[in-house]
Amino acid sequence: MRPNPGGQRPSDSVDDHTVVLHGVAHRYRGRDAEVQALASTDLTIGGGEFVAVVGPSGCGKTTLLQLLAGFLTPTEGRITVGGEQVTAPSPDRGVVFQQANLYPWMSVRANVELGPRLRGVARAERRRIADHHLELVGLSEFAKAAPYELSGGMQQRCQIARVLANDPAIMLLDEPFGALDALTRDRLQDELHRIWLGSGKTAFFITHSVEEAVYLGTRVLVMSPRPGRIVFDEPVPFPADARDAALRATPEFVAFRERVAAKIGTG
Ligand SMILES: Nc1ncnc2c1ncn2[C@@H]1O[C@H](COP(=O)(O)OP(=O)(O)OP(=O)(O)O)[C@@H](O)[C@H]1O
Repeated sequence: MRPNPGGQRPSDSVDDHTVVLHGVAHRYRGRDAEVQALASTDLTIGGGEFVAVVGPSGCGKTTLLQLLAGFLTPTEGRITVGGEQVTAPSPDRGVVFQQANLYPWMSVRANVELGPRLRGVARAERRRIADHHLELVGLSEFAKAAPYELSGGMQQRCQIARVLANDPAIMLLDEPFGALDALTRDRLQDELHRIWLGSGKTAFFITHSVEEAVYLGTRVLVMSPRPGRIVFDEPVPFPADARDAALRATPEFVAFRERVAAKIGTG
């Protein structure tokens, strides 16, 4: 798959990783009442897009991600990837959580090797895969370290390497940088962008930060609560390969960011 700078798929392209939500809704059954976490939603995400999702707390962002991951089954509608219905989690849809959740008794390298190991990849090959991805996220020197020896940002890098080691076509990221300090967060945004740009993978990225959504996304969705629904869905009006610190100060960036921010809490 190739990077997709405009966030739009050419109309004649056929790829195997198009995600389609067909009238997908989700309702949780609470102790006393039901919660309509996601209203009936139709959505198509083309292979290679970077879809950034923002919205206030409780608007259904995580619910939507968990449905895409196959952790939850929609109470209405269905989700397909490349025409195949999602019925369970798959290594082809890698999930990056806000907390790294690395196995503390395993080294950094062993954590990254885990997916290939579980898939039965031979020892030398899985070592090669792990070392390649540790290098990609700048952690080569820490391959033998224990997770607790890493900073929060390094643990997130390790988690990203662990997901990438499964070579998922789709990365689902649930506020991966939400717990990091501002400097580390900026650095990891640039690293994630570089990795995504070179991979052609689809990214579905949840954040509370409008700035982060506009900086990373090729397309931004805004969700609104009660019931959770998409109230804004637009391509980001600058090329995917022109994301750097200078972009953040341009009038185009600021204007789009303000338009997205204005949508939050409306609808
Ligand atoms: N397991 C559950 N049981 C019952 N209700 C739930 C459950 N999980 C989420 N909800 C409710 O569904 C709605 C959407 O929650 P969700 O976690 O998807 O929102 P969110 O946009 O990801 O929020 P945040 O930004 O705070 O993480 C909320 O009203 C929440 O209380």
